[in-house]
Amino acid sequence: MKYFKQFFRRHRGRAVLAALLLLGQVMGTLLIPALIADVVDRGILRGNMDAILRTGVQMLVVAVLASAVAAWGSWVTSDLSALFGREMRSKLLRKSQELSIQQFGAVGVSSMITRSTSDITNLQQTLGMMLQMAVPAPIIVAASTVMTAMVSPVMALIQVGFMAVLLIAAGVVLKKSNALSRSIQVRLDRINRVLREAITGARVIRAFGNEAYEEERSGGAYESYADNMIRLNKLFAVFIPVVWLLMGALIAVVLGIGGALTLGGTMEVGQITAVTEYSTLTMAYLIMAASAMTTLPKARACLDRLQELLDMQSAVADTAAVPAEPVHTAAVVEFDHVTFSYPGAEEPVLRDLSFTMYPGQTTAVIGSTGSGKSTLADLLLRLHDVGDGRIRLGGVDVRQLSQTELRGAIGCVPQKAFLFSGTIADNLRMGRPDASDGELWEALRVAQAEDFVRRLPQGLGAPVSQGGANFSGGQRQRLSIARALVKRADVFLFDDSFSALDVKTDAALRRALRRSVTAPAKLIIAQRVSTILDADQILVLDEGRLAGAGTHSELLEHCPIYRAIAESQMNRKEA
Ligand SMILES: Nc1ncnc2c1ncn2[C@@H]1O[C@H](COP(=O)(O)OP(=O)(O)OP(=O)(O)O)[C@@H](O)[C@H]1O
Repeated sequence: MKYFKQFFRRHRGRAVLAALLLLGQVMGTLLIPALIADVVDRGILRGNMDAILRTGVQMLVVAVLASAVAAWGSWVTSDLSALFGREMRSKLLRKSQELSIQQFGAVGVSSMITRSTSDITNLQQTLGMMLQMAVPAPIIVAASTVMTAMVSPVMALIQVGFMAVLLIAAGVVLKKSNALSRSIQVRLDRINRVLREAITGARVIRAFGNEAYEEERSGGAYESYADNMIRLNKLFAVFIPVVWLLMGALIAVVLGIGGALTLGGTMEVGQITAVTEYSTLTMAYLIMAASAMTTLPKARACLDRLQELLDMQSAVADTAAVPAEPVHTAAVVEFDHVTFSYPGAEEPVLRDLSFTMYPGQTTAVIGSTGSGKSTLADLLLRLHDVGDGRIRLGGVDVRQLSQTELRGAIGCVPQKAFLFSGTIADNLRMGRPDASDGELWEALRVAQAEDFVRRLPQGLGAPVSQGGANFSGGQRQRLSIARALVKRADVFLFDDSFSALDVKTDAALRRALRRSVTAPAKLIIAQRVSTILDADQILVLDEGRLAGAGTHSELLEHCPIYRAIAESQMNRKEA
């Protein structure tokens, strides 16, 4: 609930206005039955035309004012609930950027999407319904009961009796629907997950002829969601007619007893009309409140899921401590006896790893698959924190730098080249929004992407579809390299970024990099020896340990693992 409290505290002015408008609407609603009683008893029954006209005009004014206030109130409450949705979505997006990669993975992309869409939409709708339907209900019910009691205490008691039955029935339904609502949101997560996989993996599914299995899997997810929804709807299918039955019965009782009291001379006809109106109002508002309340269990489940995410403390947080004194060094990056294990893993992925990178130098990392190369890159970006040892950037422990400062100094080309929907220029300017067109073309030239971008009719303005799906794997990689180069960085990190390039383009790109990117340090993670032949130092990783370090020729001579990798690639070429 704290997010609701914080929201209303922040938007106190609008909340007070909404409350005042609701009060105005309630007062208007309550005045009408009293005026009806007046027009019947003093006007119609006594044949007093003046009274009929006067009260009629009063009724018209009250009705018009109450409707105008109700419309304004509706607008303010809808605005408030839309604002709540927008703020929650921004909070969630910010949190998803703060969480460590592992925490993000634990929540899951599908659940993240359900939370930002369906969960927040549910909360938004519930907030709107509660403000418009549930909040006025207690005032209307209390005032109607008091007004009825003033006319006839017996009638008021009957009303209270019916209300009690309605509230008990609503309580039972709410309790039962609580658990169901929770499980419905979890099932929605599952549908999202299955659908996402079926859509993003459509090519693989078709290639393996797996359509039938996927259909069965998604069918299962839909069925289990539908089962729970049907059970929930059955509950309301019983509840709603019960409510109407109670309403009808109350009016019948009011008319019956009211008729008897009128015949006995203790009640006037107009008063029966007023009591009937108050009873109808009471029950109608209780029904509206109950239907708003029926959305509460689902909203509660949604709120819990959002709160769970928003309250998560990022495993990689900026430190509040005073930055430690930097070590004076010419090195750009230093790995100092770094050891790292993934949570729950028995063995460290990287052990006692030390190396230094200097400005203008190229450091390459090679090793078998799973040897820890990408983990090393993630540690430099501080996507995880080291277990033992330390990593320094410009002599400062990366944990003492803000994440923005740290990542601002690194131009990164991730293993999976991902582009965002928009234009080529939008993508290239991600790291430096003020880069000129000339600088974008220069980055494209170094990344060997200039030719194909120039051939596109819209050039830098050419559209990029989601994930960069309208470009080939090699084109995506080159655009993602250009995107990193546009950024002014102290270190460039290429995580297996040349693998989709043919050998000729790979060589041309490295030549251009050597010539044009001279000051920053470069860290190249590679699979192919040919990619790293001319690196200033090559690190050979073997099961997370440094098995060798040196230039290509030094390693060929002294490092059996490197020699084996080089020979296996040479043999493959000759074969
Ligand atoms: N998020 C994770 N949680 C747990 N273990 C992980 C995680 N990411 C990687 N690993 C494990 O850490 C080890 C090293 O993975 P890493 O991705 O760093 O290897 P790599 O050398 O880059 O491999 P490749 O060349 O195939 O990309 C692997 O055994 C992998 O299973």
